[in-house]
Amino acid sequence: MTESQKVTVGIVGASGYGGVQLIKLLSEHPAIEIVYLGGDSSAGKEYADLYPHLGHLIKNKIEAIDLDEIASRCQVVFLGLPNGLACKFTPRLIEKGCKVLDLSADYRFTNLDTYSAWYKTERDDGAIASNAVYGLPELYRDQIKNSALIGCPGCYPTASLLALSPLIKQGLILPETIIIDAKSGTSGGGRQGKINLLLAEADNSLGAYGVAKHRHTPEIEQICSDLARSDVKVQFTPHLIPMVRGILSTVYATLRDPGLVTEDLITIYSAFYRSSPFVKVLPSGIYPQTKWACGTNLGYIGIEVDSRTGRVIVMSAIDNLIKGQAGQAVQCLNLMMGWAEDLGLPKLAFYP
Ligand SMILES: NC(=O)C1=CN([C@@H]2O[C@H](COP(=O)(O)OP(=O)(O)OC[C@H]3O[C@@H](n4cnc5c(N)ncnc54)[C@H](OP(=O)(O)O)[C@@H]3O)[C@@H](O)[C@H]2O)C=CC1
Ligand SMILES: CC(=O)N[C@@H](CCC(=O)OP(=O)(O)O)C(=O)O
Repeated sequence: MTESQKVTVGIVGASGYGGVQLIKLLSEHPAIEIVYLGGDSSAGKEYADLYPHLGHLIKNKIEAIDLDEIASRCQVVFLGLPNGLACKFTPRLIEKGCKVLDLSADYRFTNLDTYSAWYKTERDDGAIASNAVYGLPELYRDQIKNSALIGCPGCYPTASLLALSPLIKQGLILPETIIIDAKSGTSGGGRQGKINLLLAEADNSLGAYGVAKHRHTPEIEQICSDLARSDVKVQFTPHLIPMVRGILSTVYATLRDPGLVTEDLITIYSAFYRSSPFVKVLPSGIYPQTKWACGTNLGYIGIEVDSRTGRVIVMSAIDNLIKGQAGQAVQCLNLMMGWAEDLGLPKLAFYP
């Protein structure tokens, strides 16, 4: 592909963890040229001023946000911003003909009252939001292909929904028994400093937060309800774990048929994810580790049935910054552009 045939891409929020991960992925993507980087407090800086080791990848300076200027230069715009900003920027970008992939929660919800209740943000872009597609390719591949606006899933929902979807879609569990216990590395909280993410706070410790009120709960419930075709509530408890990257989500639910065994479910999951290049269903007795996923766009799934309790336990490991954020957004873009779903996306872990 010649330079002039490449798709021009802008990244708003280029200094953040999502932004830097997008730059790393898109710099290696054969069909893309990064033509714009945007930010707020970093505007005016060279990328190498922020990340000296990445100066060789990208020569663009970070610019202040000017939506018309972005639209004039970019066919595709990724927004990696705090919640509540994309819904202000996106309408103009869509109106000007850009495709938009938003990493925040702004375009994940079909019911904006639910969004406003959990995110404490009022908005007036309902007409645009109603055209957004939830960017989990394993569930909504065909809709993503035909959309110009993607609300990319949160990191915990990605891990948890990969674990839950086959069970719910095929009616194998009692939905009211779903419990999700998830653990995230500190990069999940972004780069814009919060006290609980400091090394001195997070290291040598493990604790839950957002118990019974984390904002990923309604997001997970929305997709579970869509799959079940009925209202589903889940019990979701996130934990902060002293590592940089990775999420492990362990899901528990009671099976409708207590006669099902682990091998049955492995067969069902393998069939469900047969056409999904990034989901790896593990053999019986093998449970995923975040280390296997880190640096990749892969999600590893391990399954065990406890015939004593009648429950199934599904473990799902992803890299929160790749499959849980930037990589998934690139996966969606590949689908939107009609490219191979895995174009330019890493499958080899950092470690060992
Ligand atoms: N971290 C993760 O694992 C995941 C995060 N997400 C979501 O992705 C989004 C980005 O997260 P993350 O990359 O971690 O965030 P960071 O905190 O690392 O970065 C936030 C970015 O937003 C920019 N920004 C903030 N305010 C403005 C503004 N008014 N105008 C322009 N730019 C602004 C900052 O720019 P500057 O430095 O120039 O001020 C910075 O580049 C969030 O909505 C997050 O919830 C989703 C899935 C996973
Ligand atoms: C460890 C940590 O702090 N993680 C973040 C999740 C980040 C994310 O995916 O948030 P959005 O839904 O806003 O995109 C949190 O729990 O708030």
